[in-house]
Amino acid sequence: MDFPKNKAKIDPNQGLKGDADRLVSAGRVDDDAAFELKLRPTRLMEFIGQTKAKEQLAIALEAAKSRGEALDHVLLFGPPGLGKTTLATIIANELGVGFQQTSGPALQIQGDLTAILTNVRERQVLFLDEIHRLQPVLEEKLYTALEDYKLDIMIGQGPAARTHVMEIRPFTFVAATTRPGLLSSPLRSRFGILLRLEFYNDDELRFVVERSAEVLNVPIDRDGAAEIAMRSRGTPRIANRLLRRVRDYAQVRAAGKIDRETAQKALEMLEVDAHGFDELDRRLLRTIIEKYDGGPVGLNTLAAALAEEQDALEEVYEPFLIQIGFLDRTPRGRVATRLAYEHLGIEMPRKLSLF
Ligand SMILES: Nc1ncnc2c1ncn2[C@@H]1O[C@H](COP(=O)(O)OP(=O)(O)OP(=O)(O)O)[C@@H](O)[C@H]1O
Ligand SMILES: [Mg+2]
Repeated sequence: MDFPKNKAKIDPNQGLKGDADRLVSAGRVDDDAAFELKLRPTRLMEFIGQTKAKEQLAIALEAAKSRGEALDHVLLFGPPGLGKTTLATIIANELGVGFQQTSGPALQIQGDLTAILTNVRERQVLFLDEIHRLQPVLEEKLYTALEDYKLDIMIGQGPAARTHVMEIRPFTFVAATTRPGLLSSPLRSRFGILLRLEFYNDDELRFVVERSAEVLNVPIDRDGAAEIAMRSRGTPRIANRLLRRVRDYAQVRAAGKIDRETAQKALEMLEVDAHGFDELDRRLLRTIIEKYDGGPVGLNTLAAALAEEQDALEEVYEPFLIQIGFLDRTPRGRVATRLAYEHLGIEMPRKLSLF
């Protein structure tokens, strides 16, 4: 399909390849979109957890509002499904300004970016998702726009070409990335507010489940919500997805009400274990342990052995395994830890258990 050149292309469903059919994947899956929109908190007050990021943001919002200025540019970073897009929309709502969204891969040519920047309205929020995938030429163009609200435009070609400096309206740039390490330092330095999102703890996720159940009008008790929370890999997106599947099960088998037993049975049927691992996590750990003696094994070797993409492994699968201490990332490669051996019921070789 041909897109008009001067329109930003928005694809909210750009999940990572190879990840699409996985129930406990933190990445976006096609049928999440409509559902997520419905469950997305719209104000900072409703946004559960992330105390540090929320406090930092609340202060900056208050200060910008009282000065009547655009909020400083914001960089949101952290693993998928933790609420980066949600926070970006909340920022616009709290400021009471317009919100426009695009993404790194959607911007292909300079004209795309120029069109967006010349059309921004005063103080609005411009949200750029997956900024680590923005092309380098466009990144450089952004620098002056973000710093001085100016844009260099080339007019004409060859010897007759002139640059024209165009003023753009002051706006708030909010960018999100799962890979902050890939951003150049000049780009990073353009952001005044850096917000790191962390995995949620079980209590916070239980609140997420309870809140979503209320929105969806699903009867659930505290234990039922806790059971779903525990298996959600620290990720609200997964908590919501599991809730949806458990709801279906409850409707058919338990008169619609979700308690601990119903949740457990449903999740067992869906093969989501007590840590929220599915077959792929187990395969990943098992491969390191059985094929590579527990590691270290390089990322590319591991990706090839699993027939998965490197990026997907690094962005989506690994962060949680590392967070809960099942996997170590060392300079020589990935290593399975004692907890991983224990979880899989495999005895750890003596040479390793000395560490
Ligand atoms: N703090 C929160 N409180 C309640 N619900 C949340 C929270 N954070 C995220 N969610 C829920 O999780 C879903 C996924 O969040 P969101 O789309 O913002 O993640 P993301 O970090 O942008 O992910 P990606 O990296 O894949 O773009 C949202 O639709 C929302 O319903
Ligand atoms: Mg997002």
